Amino acid sequence: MCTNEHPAVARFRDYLRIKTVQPNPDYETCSKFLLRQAEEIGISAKIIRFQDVPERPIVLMTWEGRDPSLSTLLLNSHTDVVPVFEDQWNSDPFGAAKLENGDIVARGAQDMKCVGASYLEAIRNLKAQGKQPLRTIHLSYVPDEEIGGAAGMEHLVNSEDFTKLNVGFALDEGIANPKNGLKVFYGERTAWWVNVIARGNVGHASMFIKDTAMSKLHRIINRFMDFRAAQEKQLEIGVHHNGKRYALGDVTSVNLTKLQGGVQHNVIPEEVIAGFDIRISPGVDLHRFKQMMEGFILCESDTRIEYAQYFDYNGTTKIDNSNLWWVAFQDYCKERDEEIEPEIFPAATDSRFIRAKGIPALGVSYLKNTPVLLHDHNEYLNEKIYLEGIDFYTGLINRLANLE
Ligand code: MET
Ligand SMILES: [Zn+2]
Ligand SMILES: [Zn+2]
Repeated sequence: MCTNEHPAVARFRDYLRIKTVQPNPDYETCSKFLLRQAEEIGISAKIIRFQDVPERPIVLMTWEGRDPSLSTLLLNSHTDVVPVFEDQWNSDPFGAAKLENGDIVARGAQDMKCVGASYLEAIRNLKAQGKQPLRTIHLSYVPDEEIGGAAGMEHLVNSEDFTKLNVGFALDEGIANPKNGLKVFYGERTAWWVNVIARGNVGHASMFIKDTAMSKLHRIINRFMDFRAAQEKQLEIGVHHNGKRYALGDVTSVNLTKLQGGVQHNVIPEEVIAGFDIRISPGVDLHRFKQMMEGFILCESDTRIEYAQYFDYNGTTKIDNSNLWWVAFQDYCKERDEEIEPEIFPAATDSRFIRAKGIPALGVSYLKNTPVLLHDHNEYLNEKIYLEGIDFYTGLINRLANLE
């Protein structure tokens, strides 16, 4: 192991080694780690445990500003990471090995422990510079983002604790960019996880039985797939008013991700289920989209739709001069010569809960010149970029927390 490693990198790797992996994240070790960091840095911290989910702790840190009456800056990150297919990794996903070129390999290196760790390093830097921000800064380390956030951010935003924070603006996660620009997300697609359940006639599988569960489901799946193909085409050919090509966030994706049913090859099953992951672009009217989907099953008797994940708010954060937080963010990036690409986040983040409360939020992870490896095998981040990111956040947080 390298002995003259930057202490910030060492702390990042320690954070990556904590196995906060779904479906059984080690939140207790993680909370202790974060509390210790806050203590070292010299900011207050507490664990929030909601009565119905005490094993889902939220760590909330606070650095009080010079004027606590002003609305505050929230730095949010989730502590959980998605599962791994260990045999597909070249090193232990929770070993945080550092390759010769400085790549740090670990689940969560991009999504999103790099961001949570950078916030802390930025605060550490600002404290060391003897600064105290004008506005109070809160840091939230929330569980369960990767499984929908019900016990995490959704719980937090609906709590009295949250109202008391008086949040004026929040930062949250972004995504890597293989190119030099920084992706900045001002909105996200709405994730619906849908189960279509079809029931039908049964009998011997050697015959032509009418209206079997499978034949109904087959037709329904085809309707979803036709819609999918049209959206995929839109992504290929779509162009915005300003001449920019469509990005993934500008169209709606549909993927058939689960199939369930059947008992034996020669028995027609009574019930079959198809699960879809649907990501709806913010431009789409959610009510009308739902009607369209219901249309897909309307003419098939004894079929129904169930929602495993549902959200009915798709508002975005303003990126114009009416939003002073955006203006400050943009000015800061300009001064740093940081090229930014404002986009709609293609997947879902905890920002949706924040935005639904009417609070502006931007998603940005300092992952430029980095391949997109979230949820993938051998997820990594180069230490040089990680350290650059700390510098970026130090200046950014200083700017935002001193917004008059
Ligand atoms: N962030 C995860 C995803 O986008 C989980 C979101 S839950 C709707 O898939
Ligand atoms: Zn994430
Ligand atoms: Zn994720």
